[in-house]
Amino acid sequence: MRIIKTAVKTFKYLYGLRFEVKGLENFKVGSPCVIVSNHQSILDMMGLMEILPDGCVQIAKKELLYTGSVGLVMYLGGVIFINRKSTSNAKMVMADVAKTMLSENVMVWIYPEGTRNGNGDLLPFKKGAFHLAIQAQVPVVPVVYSSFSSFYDRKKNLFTSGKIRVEVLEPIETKGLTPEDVTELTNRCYSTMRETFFRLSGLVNEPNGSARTHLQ
Ligand SMILES: CCCCCCCCCCCCCCCC(=O)SCCNC(=O)CCNC(=O)[C@H](O)C(C)(C)COP(=O)(O)OP(=O)(O)OC[C@H]1O[C@@H](n2cnc3c(N)ncnc32)[C@H](O)[C@@H]1OP(=O)(O)O
Ligand SMILES: CCCCCCCC/C=C\CCCCCCCC(=O)OC[C@@H](O)COP(=O)(O)O
Repeated sequence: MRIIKTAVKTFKYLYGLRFEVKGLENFKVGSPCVIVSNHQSILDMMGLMEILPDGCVQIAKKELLYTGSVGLVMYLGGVIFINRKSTSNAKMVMADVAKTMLSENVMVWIYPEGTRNGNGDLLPFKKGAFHLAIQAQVPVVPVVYSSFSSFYDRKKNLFTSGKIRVEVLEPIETKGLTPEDVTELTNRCYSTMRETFFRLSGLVNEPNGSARTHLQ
């Protein structure tokens, strides 16, 4: 993954992107943890590599394993593949991950929205990352990337250079939590990350839940 990280980090120069990072010290939990971040596009791979701590594996949809050499590189990089369409299968894989992360002292990076989302807001979170953290009794470390919409429009495939703000938030402890606490933990993480997303993106969080830029 170190090799991948170096390779992928160079893309930011190609795309004229700059990252402004805050809170890296929050990764120093001194033990395994589950890192959760918002997911906007393939460009997130650069954001991921920009701050990826050592000893951290990612959870990816298994379709990516069959994408030729990239799939092979991901496999060699230690990426864990899940079948999003089969909850029972995904649960089994994640239960194994809970054991492995403790025995091998690794962190796990998951995109709880479960899919790319360029709509300038966060999708409701899936619960797998939070079940995993509670099963392993390890902290959840939220990471938020500001909206790409100021420089990247997927529909028009428009791309200009830009700055991406990244913030690693305080770890959320799960010691003593049980599966009954998953929904509360998910919601707590969701609201903290959504608030941070709006702040970093210069968006106003409208009372009815929609978001608009200060400029409008
Ligand atoms: C130069 C070349 C370089 C090349 C190389 C570079 C890149 C090298 C880095 C690669 C990086 C890749 C990055 C890709 C990133 C993606 O591929 S993103 C898409 C894949 N990731 C995900 O989907 C993760 C998020 N999804 C989840 O965690 C979901 O919870 C799951 C586990 C998939 C299940 O999904 P679901 O069933 O659709 O939804 P969900 O509502 O969460 O669960 C349904 C029910 O099951 C329960 N449940 C869920 N999980 C569990 C569980 N583990 N235990 C018990 N119950 C559970 C829930 O509580 C819920 O029950 P209720 O509480 O409603 O009663
Ligand atoms: C503008 C496009 C090119 C930008 C290139 C930036 C650097 C990328 C470096 C290597 C490219 C290979 C990375 C393969 C991993 C792809 C991760 C990804 O974004 O998959 C989609 C998945 O999460 C969710 O799938 P859906 O949104 O549900 O379908």
